[in-house]
Amino acid sequence: MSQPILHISETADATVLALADFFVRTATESIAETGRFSVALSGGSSPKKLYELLASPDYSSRVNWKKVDFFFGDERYVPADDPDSNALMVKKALFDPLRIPAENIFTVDTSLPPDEAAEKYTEAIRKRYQAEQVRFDLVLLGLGDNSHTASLFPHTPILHDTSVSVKAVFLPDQNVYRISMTAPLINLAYQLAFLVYGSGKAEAVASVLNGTKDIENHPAQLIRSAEGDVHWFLDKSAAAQI
Ligand SMILES: O=C(O)[C@H](O)[C@@H](O)[C@H](O)[C@H](O)COP(=O)(O)O
Repeated sequence: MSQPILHISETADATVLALADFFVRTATESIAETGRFSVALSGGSSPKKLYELLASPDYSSRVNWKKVDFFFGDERYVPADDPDSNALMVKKALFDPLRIPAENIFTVDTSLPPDEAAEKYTEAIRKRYQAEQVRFDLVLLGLGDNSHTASLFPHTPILHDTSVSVKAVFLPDQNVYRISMTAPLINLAYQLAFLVYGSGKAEAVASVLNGTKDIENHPAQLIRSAEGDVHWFLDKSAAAQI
């Protein structure tokens, strides 16, 4: 099992730049090798800067975007036009500016009931790659201050789900559903990259990377690559306790 690879930068912007370079390198290598690049994007607020940077003139010409398939590691169970939608955030920050063709964007259909939305998304992933055990070239991940990643939240049944799939996750304290890839599906990826910055995440980073094994309270400990590497792109504030 590989050790996490830490990329610690002075500032959040420098961390985003480092991950953007890593993204371009990984995409270019994958497209050269297989003709495609499959990436599962993370949501929330941290990666917005990354997506905007990738869509900027400095980066947009460095990837053959027509060869990229975009998926989502998780999605909020909200309408597609809801401000909380991860897909809407990425549409505005990345897909629209780069004019990514709709056929290369795979979003969760949140107009369906939660379990059906998860099932249909699992099917869409398997159909795209004609495989049950799909190995993404890259999965991008964030980290909540409660050590969740994707929608693998503390004390939720999905933490013990051994299927390589996408599942609906009910969050009782927020009374909302999320749709999330399971840890086994995330872990099949060739490359995994966390983007975490800000002092508010320092405790969670330390618990996940150096704390005692406790997946119920620190679900991001579940993330370990089967064969690839787990990269942590951190700023100094988020890395302050490691
Ligand atoms: O849908 C989501 O919100 C994300 O997938 C989630 O796992 C996120 O990465 C963390 O909650 C960190 O979110 P911030 O970057 O907003 O702190």
